Amino acid sequence: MEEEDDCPELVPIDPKPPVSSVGQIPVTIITGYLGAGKTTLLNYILTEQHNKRIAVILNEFGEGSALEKSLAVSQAGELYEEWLELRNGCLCCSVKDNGLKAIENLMEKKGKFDYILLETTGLADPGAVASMFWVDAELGSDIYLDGIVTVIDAKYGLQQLSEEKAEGLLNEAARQIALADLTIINKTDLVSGEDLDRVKDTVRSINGLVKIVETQRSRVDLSEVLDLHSFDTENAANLSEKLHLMRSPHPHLDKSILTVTFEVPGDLSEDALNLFVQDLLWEKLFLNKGGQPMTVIRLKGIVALAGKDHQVMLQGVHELYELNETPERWEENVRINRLVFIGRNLDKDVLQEHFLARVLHKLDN
Ligand SMILES: Nc1nc2c(ncn2[C@@H]2O[C@H](COP(=O)(O)OP(=O)(O)OP(=O)(O)O)[C@@H](O)[C@H]2O)c(=O)[nH]1
Repeated sequence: MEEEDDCPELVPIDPKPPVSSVGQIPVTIITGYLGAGKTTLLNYILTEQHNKRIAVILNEFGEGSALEKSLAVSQAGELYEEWLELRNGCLCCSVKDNGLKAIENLMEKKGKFDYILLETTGLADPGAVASMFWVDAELGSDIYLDGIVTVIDAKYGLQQLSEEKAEGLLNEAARQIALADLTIINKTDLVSGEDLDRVKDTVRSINGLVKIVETQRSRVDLSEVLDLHSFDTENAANLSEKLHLMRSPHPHLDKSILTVTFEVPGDLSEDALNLFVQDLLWEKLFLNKGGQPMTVIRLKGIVALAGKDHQVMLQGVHELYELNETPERWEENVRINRLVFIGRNLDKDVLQEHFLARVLHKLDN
């Protein structure tokens, strides 16, 4: 199965003190199904006034569309085997196979840019790309993952989401939405208000946390796309509020991917939480009532660890996760863990049962 192919080395991570992204270069991953409007979005961002020198990485993953895309981005006609500097100071390059070489190249050019946009092809799994940047940040690099943006075709999005996949394979369009921090529903000029609402409902039911904006020609307010700080512990209060307001989703087309959320009061045992998350993300030990293993694509939470005054943020992408202490202190006597799981074959009751049985800190031991 494809998810197992690129499993990185997995190391449990202790909660770290509040992380700040000051001085680091943000990376925004732009993904979306074929033809949704990703290149149009890149072009738009590159040509808007933003006072940023943006580096663009086109991640072709061995497909043949690089030339076309590069041309679209530069509007100049060159091939970018090397870096190309655009007139407004933006940089462009295309990457083969994976982004690691590109990161090395980028770091050599450090100082020449202050934002990275990485576009993955329509069929790539952005989770693998995202975790690569995450690991890199862990290794003390100067870049950090700012957010995952998924562009959706308002006209064909539902059709793409309902495409049947072979047994065991995820619908890529649904996976891209599951991973996203922001979804841009593009080409709204091509659909009625009713159809647009159906697309929005479906997106929301896959990913109950994601922010949705609607666009034509991918024209989006740049402040909606850039500098989202989606993984920043500074955002803890915001995330906590969002998790609190979330409700269980409605059924949707691709029923296999959905959002599950629950709240549990009390302190958690840190070791038990690590084991729980590892059994869930890595070992895929938890089965739903139909006997299928639950697969989590994105995981977020604000949790109370025993002995810690500060709220701890749990973030999971693909098979990586992190626990980071946030600047937010718990108020006296109101320590409520809030968790959101986005993935396939998820069963809220079963998950919550496992969680309650295993992770709550037992006072008597
Ligand atoms: N009608 C309409 N067409 C759009 C809109 N946005 C983009 N397009 C067109 O849709 C087509 C695909 O747009 P791209 O930006 O190339 O899409 P992409 O996601 O980069 O496509 P791939 O590289 O194939 O994955 C192009 O012909 C665009 O001109 C829109 O809002 N409305």
